[in-house]
Amino acid sequence: MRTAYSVETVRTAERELMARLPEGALMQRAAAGLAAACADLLGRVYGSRVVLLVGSGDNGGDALYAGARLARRGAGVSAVLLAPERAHPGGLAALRRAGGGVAADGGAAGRLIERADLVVDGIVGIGGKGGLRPDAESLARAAARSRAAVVAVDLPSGIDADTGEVHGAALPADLTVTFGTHKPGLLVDPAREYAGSVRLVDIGLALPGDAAVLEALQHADAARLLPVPGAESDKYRRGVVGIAAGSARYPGAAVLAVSGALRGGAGAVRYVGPAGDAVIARFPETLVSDRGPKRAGRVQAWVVGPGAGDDAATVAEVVAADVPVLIDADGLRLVDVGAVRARTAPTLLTPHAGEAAALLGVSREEVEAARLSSARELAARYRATVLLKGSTTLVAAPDGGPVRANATGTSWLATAGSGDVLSGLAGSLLASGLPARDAGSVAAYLHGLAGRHAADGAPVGAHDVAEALPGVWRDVREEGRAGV
Ligand SMILES: NC(=O)C1=CN([C@@H]2O[C@H](COP(=O)(O)OP(=O)(O)OC[C@H]3O[C@@H](n4cnc5c(N)ncnc54)[C@H](OP(=O)(O)O)[C@@H]3O)[C@@H](O)[C@H]2O)[C@@H](O)CC1
Ligand SMILES: Nc1ncnc2c1ncn2[C@@H]1O[C@H](COP(=O)(O)OP(=O)(O)O)[C@@H](O)[C@H]1O
Ligand SMILES: [K+]
Repeated sequence: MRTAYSVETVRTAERELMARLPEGALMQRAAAGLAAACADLLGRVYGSRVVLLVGSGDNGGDALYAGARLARRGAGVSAVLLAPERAHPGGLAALRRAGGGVAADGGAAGRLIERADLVVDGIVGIGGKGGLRPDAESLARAAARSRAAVVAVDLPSGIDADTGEVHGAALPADLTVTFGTHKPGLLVDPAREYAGSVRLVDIGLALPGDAAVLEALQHADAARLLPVPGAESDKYRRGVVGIAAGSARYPGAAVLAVSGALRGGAGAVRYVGPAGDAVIARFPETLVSDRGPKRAGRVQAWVVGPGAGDDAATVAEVVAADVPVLIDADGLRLVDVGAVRARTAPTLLTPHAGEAAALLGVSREEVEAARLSSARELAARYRATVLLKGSTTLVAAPDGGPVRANATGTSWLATAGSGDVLSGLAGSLLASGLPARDAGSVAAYLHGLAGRHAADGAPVGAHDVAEALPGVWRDVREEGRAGV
């Protein structure tokens, strides 16, 4: 599991560790990890041209000490100091001793950046507030124009470490070298996009497990959660998932939700609604009923909403059931918030940003700019687990606890019906007994990987994603066991 901690928790752990170490030791650990990552990226350090963008805090100190290490290995290293009188004195002295220089003025800085192989962004780290200031912004623009690779120190400068929000300008990186732990902003869009790939350097921080604010599953975590039938299993013990979806206008949504549900671990899929013929034609193994959710027979979890049109009565009937319920798409528009809050069995809501915006009474852009707080706010309002879809999918539970972030997906998943496959898959995992947070996050994890495998760089339809699920499930189990 990758975990992310708030700046406040990082600061506390940092203070405790610093009290036990000689002065400066922590920054040396950070700088050593940073220099090693830069060297790996450069391939050949000797003769390379490196520019350090140095702010007035310790983030700049890390950059200066790492620059000194690269200079000792033969790189030509120049520092651009944003506030020369406040630049880290020890770091600056180390750089000078190692043969590094300092840009004389803005013009020189621009020319250095233009010719650089590598720009190290040490403008600001966890001490940052708001977007970049104008002087930093012009350096960021120069770095973006140059062909140099950009390595961010701890965080891309300008992003909000705790929320993943970006208020103003920020400097996009190819690689972010972060210290001690991930920060939430590295795992949540829009900030995540600025980070490029992320390398975590262990500097010995001791972080309390229960204080994590964000988690991201990895193969081993997903593998542990995947339901696997035992010798004594039968189809009912594995769980039956009910799908109340589709309409005369949108029969395909029913077919796609069933396609996800059949690949999600439940022993049987029951379909209720007007698209029974279309479902049976494609998936003859589905148990089809036209008698409404209440009289369809027992299920261990329901999915309601994909392609449901205006069928509010079915949504209300499903929400009244005393089993876990996943509400998606039209169901989110039709459902009564009071009825959801009154439920005692788990509820999982799966909106995309537009649907979440409608539920919160804000614009889509506002949700996209503040994904973490939007997911948490919705979870609190509906007293339900919320899976907010998008480039990073977030799963927030109503009782607080770490939000799960998923980044296995690909933008090829932005194709009609792929959300229906996800809802069937997550519903199936709910039926097999996973708690809502696990069902949602494992479903997003597998669905994202299936999107990647199916697309492999080319457009795909939602049914391709569903068909890729068994292969992905297999890979996750095998690689998870192998500790990948
Ligand atoms: N935690 C750990 O365990 C370890 C932490 N380490 C490192 O320390 C870093 C934190 O250092 P830090 O506390 O000195 O703050 P930092 O990020 O350099 O920023 C403060 C300065 O930035 C300025 N500034 C603010 N906002 C700005 C903006 N938008 N745009 C431009 N400038 C802005 C602000 O200026 P002021 O507001 O005072 O004018 C202030 O001077 C951390 O990220 C990691 O790299 C490692 O060395 C070892 C282990
Ligand atoms: N840019 C993107 N990157 C990664 N995944 C995406 C992106 N855009 C959409 N997705 C994923 O694709 C699916 C789309 O679901 P949804 O918006 O409900 O579509 P539909 O209603 O057509 O089924 C979600 O799982 C979402 O997370
Ligand atoms: K930085």
